[in-house]
Amino acid sequence: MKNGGRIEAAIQVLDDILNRHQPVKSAMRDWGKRARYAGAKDRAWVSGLVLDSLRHRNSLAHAMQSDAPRALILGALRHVWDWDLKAVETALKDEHAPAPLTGEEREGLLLAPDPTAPPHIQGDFPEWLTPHLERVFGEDLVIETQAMSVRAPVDLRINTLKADPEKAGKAVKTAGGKASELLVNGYHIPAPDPSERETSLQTIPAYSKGWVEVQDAGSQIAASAGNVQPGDNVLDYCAGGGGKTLALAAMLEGKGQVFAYDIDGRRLSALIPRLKRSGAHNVQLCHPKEPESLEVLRGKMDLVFVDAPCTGTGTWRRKPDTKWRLKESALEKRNAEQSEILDKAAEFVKPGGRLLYATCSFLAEEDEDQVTSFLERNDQFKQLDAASEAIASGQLTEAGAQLVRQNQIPGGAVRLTPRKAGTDGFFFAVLQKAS
Ligand SMILES: C[S@@+](CC[C@H](N)C(=O)[O-])C[C@H]1O[C@@H](n2cnc3c(N)ncnc32)[C@H](O)[C@@H]1O
Repeated sequence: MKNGGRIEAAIQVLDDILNRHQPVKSAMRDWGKRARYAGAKDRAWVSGLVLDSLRHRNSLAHAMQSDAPRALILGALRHVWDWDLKAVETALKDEHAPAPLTGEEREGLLLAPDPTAPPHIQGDFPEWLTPHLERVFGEDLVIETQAMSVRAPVDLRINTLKADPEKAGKAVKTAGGKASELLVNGYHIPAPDPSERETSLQTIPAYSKGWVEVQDAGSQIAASAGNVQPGDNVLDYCAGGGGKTLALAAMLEGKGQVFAYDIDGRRLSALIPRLKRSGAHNVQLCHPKEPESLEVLRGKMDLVFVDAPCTGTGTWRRKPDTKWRLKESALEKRNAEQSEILDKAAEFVKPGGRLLYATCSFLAEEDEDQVTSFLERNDQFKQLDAASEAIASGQLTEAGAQLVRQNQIPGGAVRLTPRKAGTDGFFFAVLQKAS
């Protein structure tokens, strides 16, 4: 396809997302069905442009004086992909391209970013979140949120249950990966340039052999703070797709047990093929339809890992549409769930055992506020230094250890952000039950 046709396609897809409230994946799939002539490169180009326009929606709408899909897509070409005006005009002459630029559009494309615009415009987030984000980031609000509007890298965890890190590392290098600066068993593939295709990891043999897992470095660091030792009994209370379950199982080196529970049985079933691929033999699923499988664990766990349901603000780089869908009522709902889950999960911790609370959100209401009110309700628990727990796991490099120390917040929890850590936004706190 020529660029003009791809631009028209991106406008249509963005229209489906913004005006017909379709999720990105299904809007792209529907366009793919209509455009059988489009190849893999065209699809990557179109979805890359759509996602970049969503990442920068407020600042593009401000420059273009319009929030219409056409304005956002044309704005993204100039202001995110760095095309010059001539390149945009040339593409709009292609067959199947949208109409030529209007005078106002030309002006919007020539405007520089506005440093006087309010934070939600410069930092591209919904305005209602301003006081919540100011509370966490203070004067750094704009630079922190701007770092959430860029493309994310791909991080990998070498599965030490199956692979020799050196051999797996060599295989990963063929996909453009380099050793992680933060994690002993991590590899890192930098984000591609705009319009470039992302590396498809599923096609590399090391992936199908189960030697590597795709897992954000922030998520790997949060898992390391569980500081589990071979022989431990671990309950992953919100196991979902199993990212943390698999990381914890690898740390146990086949000794001890991981019990994986989730209120959503379908999510738990999706973990079965991942478990097979990973070679983890000491993971047991506690299905919500068989509550007795969970009941017997009460008061017996060395570690209960709560990777709580949250607003997911920490993943905005990967799912930019979610930031525009987030409503205040969803934050309130998540907060109520988080308190309830923490109280329930705590009952499974043995005397002297630990409870790890993690979210992929940087909102204080979901993070330190939850920990503070849990500790007020449960006086047998005290907060540990989460950075020390992560370091003691042996999973972090020296730079990773320094990073968690630098990102500790008062009380002992750790908050990682794309700006400070180059990871997704993650929060984790470790609480210990009195013996
Ligand atoms: C952040 S996701 C977990 C991600 C997962 N740990 C991973 O690393 O891939 C949160 C999970 O909590 C589950 N959940 C929500 N409410 C729950 C509850 N009351 N009890 C247990 N799990 C719950 C959701 O179904 C969801 O799978």
